[in-house]
Amino acid sequence: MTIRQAFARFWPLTRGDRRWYVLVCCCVIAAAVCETVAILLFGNLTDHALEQGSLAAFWSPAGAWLGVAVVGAIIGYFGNSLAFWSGERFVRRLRAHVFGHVQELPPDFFQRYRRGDLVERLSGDVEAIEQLVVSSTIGLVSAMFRVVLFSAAAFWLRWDLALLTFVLAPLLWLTAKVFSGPIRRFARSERVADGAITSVLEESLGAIELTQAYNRTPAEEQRLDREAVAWMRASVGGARRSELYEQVVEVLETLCVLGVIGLGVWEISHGRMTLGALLSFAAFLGYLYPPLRSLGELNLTATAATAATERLEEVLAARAAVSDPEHPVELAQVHGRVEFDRVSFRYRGADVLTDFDLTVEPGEFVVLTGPSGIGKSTVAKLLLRFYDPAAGQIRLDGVPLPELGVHRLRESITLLPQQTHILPGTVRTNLTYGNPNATEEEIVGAAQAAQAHSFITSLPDGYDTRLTPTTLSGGQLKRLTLARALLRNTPVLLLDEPTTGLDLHTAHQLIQSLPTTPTKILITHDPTLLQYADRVVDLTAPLELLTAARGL
Ligand SMILES: Nc1ncnc2c1ncn2[C@@H]1O[C@H](COP(=O)(O)OP(=O)(O)OP(=O)(O)O)[C@@H](O)[C@H]1O
Repeated sequence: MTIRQAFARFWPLTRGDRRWYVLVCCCVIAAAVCETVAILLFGNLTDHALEQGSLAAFWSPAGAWLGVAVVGAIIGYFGNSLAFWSGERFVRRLRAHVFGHVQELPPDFFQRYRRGDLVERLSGDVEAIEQLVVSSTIGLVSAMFRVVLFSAAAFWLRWDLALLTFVLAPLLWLTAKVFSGPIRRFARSERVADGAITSVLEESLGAIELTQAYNRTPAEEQRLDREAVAWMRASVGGARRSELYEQVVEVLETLCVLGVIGLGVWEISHGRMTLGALLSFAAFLGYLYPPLRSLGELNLTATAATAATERLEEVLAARAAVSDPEHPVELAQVHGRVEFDRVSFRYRGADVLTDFDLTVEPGEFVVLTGPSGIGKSTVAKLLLRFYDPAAGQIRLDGVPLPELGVHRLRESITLLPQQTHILPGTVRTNLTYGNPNATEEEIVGAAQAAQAHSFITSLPDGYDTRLTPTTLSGGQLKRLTLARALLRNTPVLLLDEPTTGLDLHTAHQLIQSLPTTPTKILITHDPTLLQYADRVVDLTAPLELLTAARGL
């Protein structure tokens, strides 16, 4: 991706903030004008006060210089603060944009990328793009304006010396071009290595008990070190190239400055130039070269940022598996009739469900069984529309799912996933995650139904106890997540292995105390729980093999 393409891709996100960038540029221009005036006053001071040793000629230009410096400082402070603020606003907006997109992606997207790498894309890469889109744009305007202003002043002072100064511009451009290729490659490797390091840290710390129990800590350290070596190689390689670029530019600048001074000395010796004019000219060079140099550096920064753009673009190119209809069917009340009508589904070419039929009536309790990997959890994911089936139709209360809004659908169905997810916060915030407006009575009711109330009340702060990964046992966490699911109080309940990790007695109590009104689909491997179901659907059976389960 070229700088231009990368810029065009993310520039639209600055909409609404561009007036601030214009204001920043105005400040930058005003500050540059102040600097120019200050340099001219410096020349005036040299010629009239310094050379003639006249204190009387000192006060007025000195006062004007001080005034200009104060105005320049105020404008500089305001402009730089505004530039920083608007840059950070862009980062915030871009991160929200990418995060919002990522949140809509289907589960298999998250299996394709390592979590740490995604985290890095949402943090480091987002900031690198800010550099390209906002900071570099402001930097470019600022550098170009300074170059134009200082060059005009330099030409006005002495056009021939100014011309000599400009020999540097094509040399700088050429140098930046030579260096941009390697710097871009190193930047890309560094971003990838950053992602890998975050991934290793996240994976290792996430499985710390396993690592310690299996004596794998040295192996994990080696794994981190391998990524760290790759990162260091890229980072040092990039820094070396940047440093080399800086030093080459420095030598080129010195060459030009010496040329100008030599010519100036020649002119003074022939009485064609005053010392003040030469000093002013040299001061202009001191001001002119930094923006000239920063034009080259901006090119390198932007080139490095394109590596981040490519990584973010990969994420943004991933498409959500499902979308909302333009005019969703409004269901005033959902009764909970679920139908799978000749549904087929495959994950990347591998068939999981073929012509699957299932109808569950409102309030019915169906158990889904079958060997591991047969597709039970996939049925749950299809019902929540994480994916759409390849063929067939799934309906809720007779309405095909694609005709319902995804939000409305997920408001009507609660999934208790196989994995236990605990969020940072207290027991209460965890319980109310799916129903933030639940009353105290409802919270306690759900906890009681999930056999969680008694252990919650024995915690130091009861429902307000802050949860850490070690506050609760595996079985207690399972009951807490079940209470969270029950508290949503939806017409359809999908419970994926809710009793794993529970003792037999608690497991049976839990299933028996499930609310009667919602439609319940329970996925389980536990044959002793089948007796509570109205029907058992075995996914190994060719079509819909329904067994009258009561009394099994
Ligand atoms: N995101 C995915 N990408 C590719 N294949 C997947 C994905 N999710 C599941 N599968 C595959 O689809 C098949 C069905 O998976 P599913 O999780 O539905 O099985 P299951 O019956 O619920 O298994 P278990 O009882 O072990 O939980 C498995 O072979 C699994 O490897």
